[in-house]
Amino acid sequence: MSPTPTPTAPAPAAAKDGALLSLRGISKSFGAVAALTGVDLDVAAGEVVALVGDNGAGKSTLVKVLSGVHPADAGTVTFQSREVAVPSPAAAQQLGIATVFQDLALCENLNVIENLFLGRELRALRLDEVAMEVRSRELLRQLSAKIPSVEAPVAALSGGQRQTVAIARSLLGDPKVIILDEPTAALGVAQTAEVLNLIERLRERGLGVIMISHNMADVKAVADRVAVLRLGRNNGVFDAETTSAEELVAAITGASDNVVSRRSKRTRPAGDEPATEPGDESGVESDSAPGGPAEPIAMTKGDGDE
Ligand SMILES: Nc1ncnc2c1ncn2[C@@H]1O[C@H](COP(=O)(O)OP(=O)(O)OP(=O)(O)O)[C@@H](O)[C@H]1O
Repeated sequence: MSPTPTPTAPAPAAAKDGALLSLRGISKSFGAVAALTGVDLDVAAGEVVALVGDNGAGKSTLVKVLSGVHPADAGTVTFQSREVAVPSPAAAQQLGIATVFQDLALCENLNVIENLFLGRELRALRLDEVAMEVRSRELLRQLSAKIPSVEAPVAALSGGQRQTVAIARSLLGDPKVIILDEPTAALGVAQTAEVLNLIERLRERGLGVIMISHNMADVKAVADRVAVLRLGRNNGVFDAETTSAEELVAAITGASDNVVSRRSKRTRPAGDEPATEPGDESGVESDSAPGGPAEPIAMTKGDGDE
């Protein structure tokens, strides 16, 4: 049974009809740690979905399942209305799911064109250099990318420009879905704006974008919907425009479901204990402190409704 929403928690937004990519019931454990438990996620074409959650919530694991790095223990992935398997990174690429990890995997000493086509020129047994340059300029222009010179070594580029090159490179495989792992982490204000602008361009191109972020301002600026993970489970999907940053933080930290989860603990039948969850062992979660949870300060809606 899904938890009763508290008065402060906004109503979960419905998934868009005709999702390009749908995950249902994805679970993944590492030994005794349940990194993901029954996670659902949808992204539509031309939609930016932010994936947020505290450290250890399971964001990276979910992205790795989607990008073929980790096999899921359970659950289904439906892509373009077809249930698919994603057994390897190559399979993800072939399907049209591209991932730009935080480690952008760029070669510092190579220039922008060379980085864009890295690997591809070998497969194609040397693409025409002129064609590569033309394609690079065209792609970067379409993305309104502010790269001073395609002949500049990547070592000379700013963090935002590097992110742009990494994203542009993933687009050469013509993906339908692109996953960005904290694309604005460690960027300054202007560079962040550049990357957020680039994400807008991806949406305009009709891509489904999944963006992991810890920055609520960035999430609010660019996302259509925000999927919250907490302790490896879904903790709501919210409309980015109408949900405040405070409400999102409350869903991330569990503050918005404290009343419900605390009451659930009191009313949970004996023996019906939850499995070990990520974060439980670390003691970082405020409502799982030793000595048991504090009593709720106020219980309004839902108080006594069971
Ligand atoms: N390869 C692994 N082996 C064992 N445990 C793992 C592995 N990868 C992740 N975990 C555990 O799974 C849980 C979820 O981790 P994950 O990295 O997916 O969280 P996250 O939301 O991406 O966190 P962060 O924001 O810190 O990157 C954590 O408890 C983590 O320790």
